[in-house]
Amino acid sequence: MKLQMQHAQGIRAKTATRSMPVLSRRALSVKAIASEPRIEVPSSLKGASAWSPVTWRSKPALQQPDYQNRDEVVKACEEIARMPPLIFAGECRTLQQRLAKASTGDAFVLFGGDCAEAFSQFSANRIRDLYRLLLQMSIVLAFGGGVPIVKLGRIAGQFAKPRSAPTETINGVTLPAYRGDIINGPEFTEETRRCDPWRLVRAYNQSAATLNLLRGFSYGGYAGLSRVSQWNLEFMKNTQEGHAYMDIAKRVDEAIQFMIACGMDTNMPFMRETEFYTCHECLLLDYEEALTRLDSTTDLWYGCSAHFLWCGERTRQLDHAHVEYLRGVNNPIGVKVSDKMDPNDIVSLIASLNPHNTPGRLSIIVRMGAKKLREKFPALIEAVQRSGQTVTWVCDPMHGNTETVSGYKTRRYDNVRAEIEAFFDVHDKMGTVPGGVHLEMTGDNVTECIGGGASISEDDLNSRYHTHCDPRLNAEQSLEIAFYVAQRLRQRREAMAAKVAAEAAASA
Ligand SMILES: O=C[C@H](O)[C@H](O)COP(=O)(O)O
Ligand SMILES: C=C(OP(=O)(O)O)C(=O)O
Repeated sequence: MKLQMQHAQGIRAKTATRSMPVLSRRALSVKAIASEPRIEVPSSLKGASAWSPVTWRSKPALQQPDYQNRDEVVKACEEIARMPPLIFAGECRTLQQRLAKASTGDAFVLFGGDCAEAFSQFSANRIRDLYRLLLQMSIVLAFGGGVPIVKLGRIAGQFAKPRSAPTETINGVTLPAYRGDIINGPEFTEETRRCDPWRLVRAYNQSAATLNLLRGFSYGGYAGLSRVSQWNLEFMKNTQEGHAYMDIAKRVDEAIQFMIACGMDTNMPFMRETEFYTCHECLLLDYEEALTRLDSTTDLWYGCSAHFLWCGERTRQLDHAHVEYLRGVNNPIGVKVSDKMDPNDIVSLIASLNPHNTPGRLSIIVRMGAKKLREKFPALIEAVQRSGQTVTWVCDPMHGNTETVSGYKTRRYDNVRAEIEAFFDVHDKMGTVPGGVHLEMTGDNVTECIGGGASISEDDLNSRYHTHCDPRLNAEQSLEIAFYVAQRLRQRREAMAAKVAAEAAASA
C-alpha cells in the first residue's frame, strides 16, 4: 500500500520510478510450509516499474474493440473522466476486509449477476429481482455457514465481453462478434456490430442509475431483516426451493421476535441495512482508465467503475495490459483461472498483483469444470501455499461448463453443481478454505441452463432464452445452488467444531 502510494505521488509529481518488492518478508513467512521447498518468484518480477493509470497503454491489450474513430473514443472517455466516480474508495477498503475474512473461512462471498448487462433489458424490476434473489441466497448461505455473506453483484458495469472469435458468420455473412453493449449491439447487422465509442457514456449512465437503486435498496429499508419473508419472488412461491426458503424465513422471523422480546433494538443498522458491492470484468481499459481516480483521503489510486474488478481468463498474461492496469489500483481484485494455469505461473501472477500479500486484496476465481478441477486445482493450491501467498479461493462453476445444444449456448445444472462439489471436496482434502462462489444468474424466469428442480429440458431452451451472451441460472436454479452450497458450508462448520472439540478433549 505504502509503496503504491509513493507511486501515486510520483506520478503526480512526474518523478522517477521506484522499485517495488514482490513479496514482503512477513508475507513470505506467513503460511510457508517449512518442510517443502519454497516456490521462488522469478527474478524478472523483482522490482516492478512505476505505475500510473496509463502505463497499461504500452503493453499488449487483448480483446479490445476495433474502433474506427479513435478521436471519438478520446472524446467519450474525456466526458466520462469528468463524471463522478461510481464508488467511493472507502467502500473498497471495507470490502477488502470482508474478503480477507472469506480467505480464512470467517465469511463467504456470493458473486452473482448477468453474463452481460444489456441496454434493452434495463429496468427497475429486473434490478430488484436480481437484488432480492441475491438477498435470499445470502440468507440461505448464512444459515448453513453461520458466517456473514459478502454480496457482490455482477451489475452496474458488467457490460464488456471477451470473445473466443473476433467475428461471427451467419448464412455466409461475416460480421464483428458482439462484445457487449458498452461496445456494440447484439443484432446481426453491419450497423449494430460496428464499435460505437458513445456506448461508453451510455454504459456509464446506466451503471450510475443502477447503482443508485441498489444503494436505495441496501440502505433505504428494502433489505431489512424483518422483510426476509417478503423477498420470495412471485413465480417461486410454489416451487420446492420457494418452500424451503420460506421455512428459513419463518425461522429468521421467530429469531427476530425472540431477540425483540429480549430487548433488541430493531433500529440497529444490521436490522435495517445490508452491504452490497458491485463487480465486473476489467476488460475495456479505455473505460477503466477514465474512471481511475486518486482517493483524496489516502492518496491511493482506485478503479472507480466498481468496488471489485477481475481479470478474465483470456487477458491474464503477466506482461500484458490488463495485469498492468490491475496491479496499480487499490481495489480488491480477482483473476479467473482455468485448467491452463501452471502452478509456477500462478505464483508469479499473484506476486505481481498482490506484492505485499495483503489479505482480501486478491481472489482467485477457479473455473475449469469438475473433472479438471479435481485433477489440476490441488497443484495450484499447493504452489500458492508453498509460496506463503494469501488469496481468497472462489469457485466459478459456469465458465468451464458451457456447451452448445440445438444452436443455443447452455450449461447443465448437474455440471455446475458437480464443479462446486469438486471445489469443496478439494479444499476439504487439502485443509484449505473455500471462500466463495461466482455465478452467472438472473432473477428472471429464463430457460437458458438445462436441468435443476424445474427440469428445464433441451426443448425448453427456445422458450425464454434472453441472454445476449452466456446462459444464466434462473432464479429457481440459483436458489437450488445456494441450498447445496449452504449444506457444504454447514458440513464444514460441523467438521471444524468436531475437530476443535476433539483437540480440546485431547489436551484436557
Ligand atoms: O462470458 C464469457 C465469455 O464472454 C464467453 O464465454 C465467450 O463466449 P464465446 O466463446 O461464445 O465467444
Ligand atoms: C468472461 C468471463 O469469465 P472467464 O474470463 O472466466 O471466461 C465472465 O465471467 O464473464
